[in-house]
Amino acid sequence: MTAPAGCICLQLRTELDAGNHVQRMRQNLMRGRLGRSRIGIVSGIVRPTAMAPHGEAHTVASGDGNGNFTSMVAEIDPKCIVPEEHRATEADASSFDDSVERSVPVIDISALVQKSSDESAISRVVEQIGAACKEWGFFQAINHGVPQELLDELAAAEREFFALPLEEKKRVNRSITNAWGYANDELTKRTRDWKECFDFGPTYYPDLPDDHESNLSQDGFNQWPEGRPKFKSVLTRYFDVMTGLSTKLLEAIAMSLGLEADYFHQYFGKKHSSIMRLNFYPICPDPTVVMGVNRHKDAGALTVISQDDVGGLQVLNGGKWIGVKPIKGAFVINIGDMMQVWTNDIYKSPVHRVLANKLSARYSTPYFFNPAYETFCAPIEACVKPGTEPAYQPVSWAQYRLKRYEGDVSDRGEEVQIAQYVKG
Ligand SMILES: O=C(O)CCC(=O)C(=O)O
Ligand SMILES: [Fe+2]
Repeated sequence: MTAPAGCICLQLRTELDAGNHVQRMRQNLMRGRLGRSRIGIVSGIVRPTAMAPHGEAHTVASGDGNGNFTSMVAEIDPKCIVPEEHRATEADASSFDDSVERSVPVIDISALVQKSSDESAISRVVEQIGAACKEWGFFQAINHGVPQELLDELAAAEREFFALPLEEKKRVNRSITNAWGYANDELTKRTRDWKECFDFGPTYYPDLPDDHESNLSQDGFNQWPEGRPKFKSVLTRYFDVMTGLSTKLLEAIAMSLGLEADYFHQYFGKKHSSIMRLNFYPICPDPTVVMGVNRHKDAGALTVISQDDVGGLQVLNGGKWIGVKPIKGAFVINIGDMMQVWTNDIYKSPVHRVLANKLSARYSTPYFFNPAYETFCAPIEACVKPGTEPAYQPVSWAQYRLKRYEGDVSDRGEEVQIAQYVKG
């Protein structure tokens, strides 16, 4: 399916924002289509010997679904080279082993998801979630009720997709005007990630075609690889399960702040703008100079990640990079920038990254639970200390997401960060 000439998002933005800043942003994005800047490489970096002389090619390995690769990575695009001060050192690259003294909390959430009648059991889960959000912004959830068979089906679908020939994946390539689909050139903090990904969002009216106007959001519309109905059905089923689980987690977070459980529901509902992403991190010839995903904070409310057993996801805590150890069947949860704003910094969106790996490819599946695009996020009154000012001005989620996507898809200068919304 081809994207209809980029007009749809413009039209939609016009409706949502009455031709204001966001529309101009979209137009800028479209202008930026003429080619990615090559100026982004910070001087003083060490160039890997494997770099292509022309410095442009990026050969991404394709898997056959069993961890074997149909092509090996031959070159590192200079755009992937992380500035020296943000690379993994030998010490922090090994921080996901058991010798680390502190680790991301693991929380049994069965009482929460089973709607236990034992209120004290629910309170204990809520308390642990609140403490984890405060100290880490991360936790792992076990006994979450999502069947292992669904996780296995998801893992198989993901491996099968990334094993497809590059031309086939490119048929559903995302673009400046449609954020949904395949990409192997995502930027994080102006550095190209060592990964391939596939993104999709909610289909508001599943009986209508994906590109029907009723199914469009500011992100565009879903694109699915042709002739692979199982891929779509497994992913959409998983998406719905993630929406349900995220809603419960958000209820726990609300309760941990002393709010009504359903406090955040008003911002989500049927028109939530969540994103599901399949990530494939190919084997990398030189993980000392590149990252699977460069350091970043997630933009939305919360993220629920399923990861395989390879490891490499790290969170910055107490000035140290700490690995999030893979636990079979567990979900890794982290909060995002909108939660930081709502809670007025009580829960901070954590900086995290994914290491590249020389020996094993890695697969992960984050589900980014995001509010509806009409949402303006502002500090919740109950989270602001009496007699003090809220730390943030209201943030238009639509604009924030759009600006972040601009940074993901093309190098147009500094990516938007939540610190820019601090009241000053
Ligand atoms: O691959 C992972 O475990 C996490 C990826 C991530 O942080 C992201 O896509 O925002
Ligand atoms: Fe992330």
